[in-house]
Amino acid sequence: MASNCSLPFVYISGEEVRRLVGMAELIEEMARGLRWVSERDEGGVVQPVRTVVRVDKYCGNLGLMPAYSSKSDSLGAKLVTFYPHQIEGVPSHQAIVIVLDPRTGTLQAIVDGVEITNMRTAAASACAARALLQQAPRVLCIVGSGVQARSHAEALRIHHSFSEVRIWGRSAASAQRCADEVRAKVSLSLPDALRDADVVVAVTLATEPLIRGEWLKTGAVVISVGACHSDWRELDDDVMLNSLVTVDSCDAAMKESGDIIQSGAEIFAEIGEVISGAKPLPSLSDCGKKFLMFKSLGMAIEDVLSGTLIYHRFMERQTSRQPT
Ligand SMILES: NC(=O)C1=CN([C@@H]2O[C@H](COP(=O)(O)OP(=O)(O)OC[C@H]3O[C@@H](n4cnc5c(N)ncnc54)[C@H](O)[C@@H]3O)[C@@H](O)[C@H]2O)C=CC1
Ligand SMILES: O=C(O)C1=NCCCC1
Repeated sequence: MASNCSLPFVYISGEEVRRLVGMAELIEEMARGLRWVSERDEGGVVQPVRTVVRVDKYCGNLGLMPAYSSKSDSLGAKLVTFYPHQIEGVPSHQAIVIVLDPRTGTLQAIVDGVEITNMRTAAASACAARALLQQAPRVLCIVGSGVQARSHAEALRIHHSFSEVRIWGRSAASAQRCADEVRAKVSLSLPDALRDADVVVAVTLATEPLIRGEWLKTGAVVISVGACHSDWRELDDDVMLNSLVTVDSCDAAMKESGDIIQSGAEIFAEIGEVISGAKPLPSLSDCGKKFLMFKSLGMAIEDVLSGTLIYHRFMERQTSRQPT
């Protein structure tokens, strides 16, 4: 059992997470999770809205995210810290995911949660983009140049072949590094980056509106991943009020999304309802909107399904390596 064979549980590092699971399969796992969440009791997901402990002295936050899925028989929790005022060399988001045996409650694994968070968030966004896009997209614009920018560039290319991927970041140097890594172009001005983009991914730590509706193309699909706090904004009211809004969880959105709460935008559906077909998308002209939006807050079930899949893969590999 790796290096910790005396422990009754295993530790799975971020590097191993990457080796054990691919983005494409995680996209399908997230699609199942999003659907189950929106099926309510029938979907068999139990997850309270995240509890956030504020660490005001250091401008930090600790999120507690437990969940159970009866359909995949997965039980566990994520502990995640997010410290928006970044310190050089310290990741703004750090996490662990614990995997428990649902039959006994026994701890089976502690998995690096940073890599899971990066991958599962982008995988959920890719599911949403697939469900919301009405035609093949040409231009992807990623606003932000941190770790989620990188994982989103990977995930969104799995089902769509963009002819152009643009990155905008507050710091031109960091945007350039990110663009080089993900084979994209840097845009130095945000309005230029957004011009004619078919898919816009917002992955910043902004706390004030950054993206304006006037800069977006009619019909754009906006995936908003940042601003996961009732006081924070990433999008202006023009974007919010002119969007057909979908969310990962209505309960979470009404508690945590500053963009939804402060703009008073109405939620059309949970993305799981769109994926399952329970809520078909109306045409934008029929609903009087200009944009389609997915507001992602991040759900515990995404971490627990990912952690469980990774744990099972890890154990299969261990077993196949045992001498017979
Ligand atoms: N919905 C979800 O499931 C999840 C959401 N998130 C959120 O996604 C966002 C991005 O996270 P990471 O990439 O992990 O963070 P990161 O720290 O790696 O990158 C943050 C990026 O935001 C930029 N930024 C910071 N303040 C800004 C401002 N005022 N205006 C414009 N850009 C600004 C930074 O320069 C950097 O490029 C954060 O808001 C984070 O809380 C993170 C994980 C899961
Ligand atoms: O789901 C998560 O994980 C997070 N969501 C919002 C910001 C912190 C991490």
